[in-house]
Amino acid sequence: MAEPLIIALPKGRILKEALPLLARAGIVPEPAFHDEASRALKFATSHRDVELIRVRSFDAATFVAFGAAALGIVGNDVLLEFAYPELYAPIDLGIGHCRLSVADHADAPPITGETASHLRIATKYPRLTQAHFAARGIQAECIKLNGAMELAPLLGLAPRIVDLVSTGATLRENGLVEREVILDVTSRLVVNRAASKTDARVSVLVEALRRAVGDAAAA
Ligand SMILES: Nc1ncnc2c1ncn2[C@@H]1O[C@H](COP(=O)(O)OP(=O)(O)OP(=O)(O)O)[C@@H](O)[C@H]1O
Ligand SMILES: O=P(O)(O)OC[C@H]1O[C@H](OP(=O)(O)OP(=O)(O)O)[C@H](O)[C@@H]1O
Repeated sequence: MAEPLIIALPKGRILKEALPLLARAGIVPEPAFHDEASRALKFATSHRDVELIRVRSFDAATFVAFGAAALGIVGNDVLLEFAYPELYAPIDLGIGHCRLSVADHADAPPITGETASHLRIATKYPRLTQAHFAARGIQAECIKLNGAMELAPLLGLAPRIVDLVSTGATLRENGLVEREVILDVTSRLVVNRAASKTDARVSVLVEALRRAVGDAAAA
């Protein structure tokens, strides 16, 4: 029997929204997946061809890019930050809605090419940040953080941040204001290009998930 296909799922907030879509495509994880006491990282599912792994969101893209997982679910924030050529993203899953934005203190001066040729920015997304500002002739010096970006302006690490915003509550509670949206974000199904060419089961799964997204939108 062929090896099972691995789907890499991010363990954060996307997971809760992704599971109903997977269930519509006939993929329901074994009970251990929901057992918080379990330290297992790879799980069987109700689909005989599919196993799930639960990893950090940036790592989901890496597992799929290197072919260690055939498919995965990641935000297009992660997809564009890495820009792995081995990945393609055939389906917008319509979950994980947020935006990648520039934020700073309410009293900070506006950012323009005339007033700033160089900015220091704390972010988990240095590539997207640098590309965004380079397009306006501004050099962004990025300090890489992995979370709690909002602390950087409060503690003088960097006057600005580029971070994900959904309700805006995190920015508000930390005295910051959203200035510019760099990217609208949703989660995507990602597929390893080589796996999709060599294993016919991959495109069968992609089509099952495409139908699941359509059914969820119609429900
Ligand atoms: N506030 C939000 N609302 C909706 N979707 C979000 C929000 N924050 C993040 N996302 C989406 O979820 C993905 C994972 O988010 P986030 O990085 O916050 O999760 P995490 O579990 O903290 O990840 P990690 O463990 O890798 O740091 C993001 O790449 C983005 O696509
Ligand atoms: O606009 P809001 O609805 O407040 O959401 C924004 C927050 O959500 C994400 O963080 P997350 O909660 O995933 O934690 P993190 O800081 O560990 O990434 C993001 O990094 C913001 O901090």
